[in-house]
Amino acid sequence: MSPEPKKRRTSPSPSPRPSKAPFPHVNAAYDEALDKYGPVVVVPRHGRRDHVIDHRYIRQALVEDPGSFSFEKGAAELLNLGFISLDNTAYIHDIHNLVAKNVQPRLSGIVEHLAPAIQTQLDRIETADGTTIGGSGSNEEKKSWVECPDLFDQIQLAVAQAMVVLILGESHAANPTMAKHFAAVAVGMADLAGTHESTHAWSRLPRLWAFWNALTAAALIILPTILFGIAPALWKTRHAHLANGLAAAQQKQRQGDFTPLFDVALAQHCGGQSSGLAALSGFLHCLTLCVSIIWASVHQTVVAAVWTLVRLVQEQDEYLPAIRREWESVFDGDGDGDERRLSAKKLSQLVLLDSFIREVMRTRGDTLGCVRQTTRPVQVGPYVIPAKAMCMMPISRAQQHPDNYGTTGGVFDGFQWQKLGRQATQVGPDFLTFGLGKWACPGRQLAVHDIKIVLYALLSRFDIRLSKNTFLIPNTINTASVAPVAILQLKQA
Ligand code: HEM
Repeated sequence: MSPEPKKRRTSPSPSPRPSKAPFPHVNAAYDEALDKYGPVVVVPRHGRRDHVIDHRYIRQALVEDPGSFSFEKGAAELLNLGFISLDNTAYIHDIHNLVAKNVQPRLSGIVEHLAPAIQTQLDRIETADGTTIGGSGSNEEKKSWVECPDLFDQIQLAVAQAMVVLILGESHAANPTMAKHFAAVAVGMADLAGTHESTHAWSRLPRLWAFWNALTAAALIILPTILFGIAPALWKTRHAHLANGLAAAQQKQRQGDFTPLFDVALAQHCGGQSSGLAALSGFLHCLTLCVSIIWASVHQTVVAAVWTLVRLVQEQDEYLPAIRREWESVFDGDGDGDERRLSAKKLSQLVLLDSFIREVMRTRGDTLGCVRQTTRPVQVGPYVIPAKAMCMMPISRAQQHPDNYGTTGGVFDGFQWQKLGRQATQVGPDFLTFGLGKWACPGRQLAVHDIKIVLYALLSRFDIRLSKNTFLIPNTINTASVAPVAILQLKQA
C-alpha cells in the first residue's frame, strides 16, 4: 500500500513535559508510525502483537462493525484470561447490564448515598509529619503549608469507600477495612492488565514478565483479598442482601431509589435461594461480577481525579476562581442552606468544572485504549487484520489530531467545552477517554460526579499548591492508569 502523507503535530501532552519519565515521546512515535505506515501498525507489546488502528478508522472498529471487533474477547485477553476457553460473552454482558441498568438510571439516589462517604474520608487529611489538617478539631488544624505525600492514597480510599457504598451498601462501608480491600483489588487488577509493562525494569522479557506479573498480582493481591477479605463478609450477610435485592426487584424503581449492586445481582442470579448449591454458585457469580466492577471503576476514577486535581492546582490562578464562584452559586444559591449536601442535580450544574475535567482527560496523553479482538479477518483500509488479533485505538492521536481539532489540538483550554456545550461524558471518535459505541463506559456519569465531589471536598476546604508548580508523568504510555506524581502542599482555607 502507499504510505499516507506525514502530518506535523503540535505537542501531544499538557505542559510541563515529564523530565525523567521513560518514553516521553511515545505518542509522537505512534503518530509517526501511523502517518508513515498506517492505517494499521503492528507493535510487539506484552508478549503479543498489538494492532494499532488509525483514528480515521476508529468508527469502523468501535461503532460500525462490533461483530468483527469483540470487546469481550479483547477484555479477557487484556486481563490475561484469554487462555480460558470459556465464552466470556455472557459474563461481560452481565457486568454491562448490572451497571448500565442500575447506575445511570439511579444516579440521584446513588450520589446522595455516595457523596458523604467521599466527603467524610477527605475531611481530614494526613500530612507528612503524621498530623492531620481539616475536620472539626481546632487544635490539630494547620494554618501553614504542610506537605501531604500520600494524597493519592487518601483519594483512593475515598473513591473506594464510595464504591463500597455503591456495590455492597452502607452497612459494609461502616467497616473501614472494606474500602482498603476494594483499593487493593483495584490496584491488583490494574497490575494484572499490564499497567507497568513499559516501566518495570525487567519487562524486556515480555512473555516471562507477563506470566510472572499475572501470577503475582493474582496470587499475592487479588485472590487473598477476595477470599479472606471481601467474600466472608458478604457470605455472612447474604440473606439480608438477597432479601433487599428481591424487595427492590418487586418495586417499581424511581430515580431517587438506591439498591446496592450486589443485592440487585443476587436477586437476579440466585433464583430466590439463599442456601444450597444454586445459591452458592449464584453467590460466587455475583462476587466475581462485583470484583469486575471494582476493577472497572475504582482505579480509573482515582487516577482521573488526581490528574484533574494536579492540573487544576497547577493552573489555579487562571481557572480556580471561576470554578469556586460556580460552586458558590450552585451550592449556596439553591436555598437548601447546606452547601455540603451534594446532589446529582447540583453536580450536573458545575459546567465549568465539567469542562475542565474533559480537557484534562483529552490532553493528558493516553496512548492506547479501547481494546478489541478481531473475530475474523477484517479489512481496514488497504490492510487485512487477521482473526484473533488484539486491536487498540491511538487515544491521544484521536483527541488532538488536526483532522479533529484543527491547529489547537495540543493547546490546553480548560473552559472550551462549557462554551461548546459538550459534557465530559459525551463520547465521540474525537474523545475516547470513556470509549465509544456499544461498550462505551456505562459508569462514566458516576465517574465524573465522583471526580467533582473529590475536587469540591478538597479545594473548598484547603488551599493546595504544587511544589515548584510541577509534576512528573511516571508512565507516559499508561496515563489513564498511572497518576502523575506530585508533591502537594496543603493548608486550611
Ligand atoms: C474516570 C473513570 C473511568 C474511566 C476513564 C473509564 C473508562 C472506561 C473505558 C475506556 C471503557 C471501555 C470502553 C470501550 O472500550 O469502548 C470502560 C468500560 C467500562 N466501565 Fe468505565 N471508566 C471509568 C469509571 C467507571 C465507573 C465508575 C464504573 C462503574 C460504576 C465503570 C464501569 C465500566 C464497565 C462495567 C465497563 C465495561 C463495558 C461495559 O460494560 O459496557 N467505569 N470504562
